Amino acid sequence: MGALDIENVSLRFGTRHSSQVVALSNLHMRIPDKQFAVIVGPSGCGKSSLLDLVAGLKEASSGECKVNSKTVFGPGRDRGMVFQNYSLFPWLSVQKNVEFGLALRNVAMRERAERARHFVHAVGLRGFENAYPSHLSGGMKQRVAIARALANDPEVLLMDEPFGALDSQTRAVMQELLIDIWERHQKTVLFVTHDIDEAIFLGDVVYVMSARPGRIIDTVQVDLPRPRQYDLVTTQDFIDLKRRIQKNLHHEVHKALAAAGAD
Ligand SMILES: Nc1ncnc2c1ncn2[C@@H]1O[C@H](COP(=O)(O)OP(=O)(O)OP(=O)(O)O)[C@@H](O)[C@H]1O
Repeated sequence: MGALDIENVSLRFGTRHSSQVVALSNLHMRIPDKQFAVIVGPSGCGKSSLLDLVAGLKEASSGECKVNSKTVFGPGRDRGMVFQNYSLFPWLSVQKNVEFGLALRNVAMRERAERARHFVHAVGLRGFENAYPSHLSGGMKQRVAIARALANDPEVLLMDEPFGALDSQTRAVMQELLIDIWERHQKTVLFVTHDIDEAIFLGDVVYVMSARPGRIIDTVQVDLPRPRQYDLVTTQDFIDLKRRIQKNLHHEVHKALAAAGAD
């Protein structure tokens, strides 16, 4: 089970005496168990901050995040995080990177080796168990990061622009891989992206955020059939969803740019 509740969450940076940045304002979201939810929004609207709050890496100024009705007070193994910059340990092999969280939890050596190997294979890296991150391409590093998150068997997977640094071909392959893994492992996913095609292709629902302070201004249900193939992007239903998201987002990006100019 991995239902996620974000209840009236606000996040301010700075003290009362210095100038404050209001990153998020009274944000409310309910993501049911096993849903693939995607967030799009203009740069600086608070998307990463929201993921950090759910991950327990930041503390809300007011409101709370809950996983299965339990309030988040810090990081926990019920949530796994995948970042754009991979954040692998360069001194550890692929296998040891994936085993890392299991070792921290004192999972027996043989079990963690088997579990890590299973997920290394699941992300298509069979044969690379002993390679080091510096010898891997960006797409391969991100596969390791996904395997590492899954090996801990989290209930919720938090993904912050995980494919943002990849070229478009690798990105498409990674999207298909992620969908395949998600269909097999049935996790709740909260995924942040700038790419509207990616958002619609992956998501059950796409939340569009406003310019800072971030709020949800549109909730777009993506009722496109699964499993999804890449030719979906040329269908009228896909194009209609894209047009709706683009229209809202375009307006917010202009607002964000105007605010940045005024800062
Ligand atoms: N530690 C901090 N102190 C002050 N302001 C901060 C801090 N961290 C983030 N901010 C501000 O809060 C806002 C939200 O930042 P966040 O990184 O969450 O946005 P984002 O939507 O993920 O941006 P991007 O899409 O560019 O990655 C931004 O305006 C940012 O400048």
